[in-house]
Amino acid sequence: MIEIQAVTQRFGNVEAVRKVDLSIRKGEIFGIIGRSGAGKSTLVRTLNLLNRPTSGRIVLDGQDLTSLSAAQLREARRGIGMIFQHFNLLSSRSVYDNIALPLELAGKSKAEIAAKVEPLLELVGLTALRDRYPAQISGGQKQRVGIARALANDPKVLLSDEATSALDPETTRSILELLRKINKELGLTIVLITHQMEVIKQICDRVAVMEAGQVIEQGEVLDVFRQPRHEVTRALIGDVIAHELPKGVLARLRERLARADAGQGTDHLFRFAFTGNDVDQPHLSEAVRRFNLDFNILHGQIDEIQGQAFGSLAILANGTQDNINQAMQYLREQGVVVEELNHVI
Ligand SMILES: Nc1ncnc2c1ncn2[C@@H]1O[C@H](COP(=O)(O)OP(=O)(O)OP(=O)(O)O)[C@@H](O)[C@H]1O
Repeated sequence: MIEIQAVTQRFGNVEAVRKVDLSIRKGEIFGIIGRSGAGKSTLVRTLNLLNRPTSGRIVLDGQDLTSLSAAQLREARRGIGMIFQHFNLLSSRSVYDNIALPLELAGKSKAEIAAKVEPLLELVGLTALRDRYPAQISGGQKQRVGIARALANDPKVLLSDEATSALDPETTRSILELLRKINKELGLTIVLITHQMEVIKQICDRVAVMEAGQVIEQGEVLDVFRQPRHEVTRALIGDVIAHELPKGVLARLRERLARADAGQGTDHLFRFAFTGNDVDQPHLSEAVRRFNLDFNILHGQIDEIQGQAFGSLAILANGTQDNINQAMQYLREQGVVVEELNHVI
């Protein structure tokens, strides 16, 4: 439904996006993740031509946006809604009037506007707050206004640029649930950019990882979590674990790993990933027994990603290098995905 074809975006001599090809399917939630400066915002802004790519094409539902006249482009842009990290609401307008704004700009009558805005208020759970002003509502509520406003013109695609980055984890979850609900109920395609794997894990179907302006890895979210191929992806997944470890534990862990790195210890940090039936097998205790290791479990989690159970364990393993290697080989043979995280966390 959206084809990004060989898109390059240059600013002076900075190549913010380099020859990116991506294909986004109708009805999916597609995540684009990367570190700060990777080029995510620039890329997502080319999708509605807020940035006009230096070269390449953006094809939306068969229409090449880069070839449109200014008037045609204005029309095509109505099919693309966008939400932002800092909400971009007008402070002098009420919740209702913020949502009504795109409809006013499109020349709709008062009655048409009411017929559209009332159900949107309902959808995002803000009917009771319709007359409040942005300064009188919370961050999560502001983003709900942003979402309703983005939906006012019945877009085919919703672009989300770090829409939950300014929100606390609880509010983030509720906004992501709302996006999921809109995706399901309206069949709306969502392209979401974030620097947090948590966000990708929670709602995306597929993900592309960006680094230095390029897409370095992409796939189904579950596959990427099970078996990240690129160092940057591993680090972004490692962040999820680091984020959930208590600060003191993380600091001590980093010290131990630094000592091991300097040749003064035998600690290794691993992440094991399991799916489906692997979860009930005693592979870990068998590996510990057979290869005479100590395992210290630091973090464990079972999630549902795309409807499938996905378990991940962070383990500090201690033993001789030979035994560690053999144990990891054994675990891999049992279908466990094993990754060493020493340099990642
Ligand atoms: N208008 C601009 N003029 C010059 N350079 C720019 C412009 N916009 C972005 N860049 C540069 O392009 C690169 C990619 O920036 P971009 O904002 O797309 O990254 P990002 O992955 O979205 O990061 P962040 O999450 O920090 O916004 C950066 O090096 C940035 O400095």
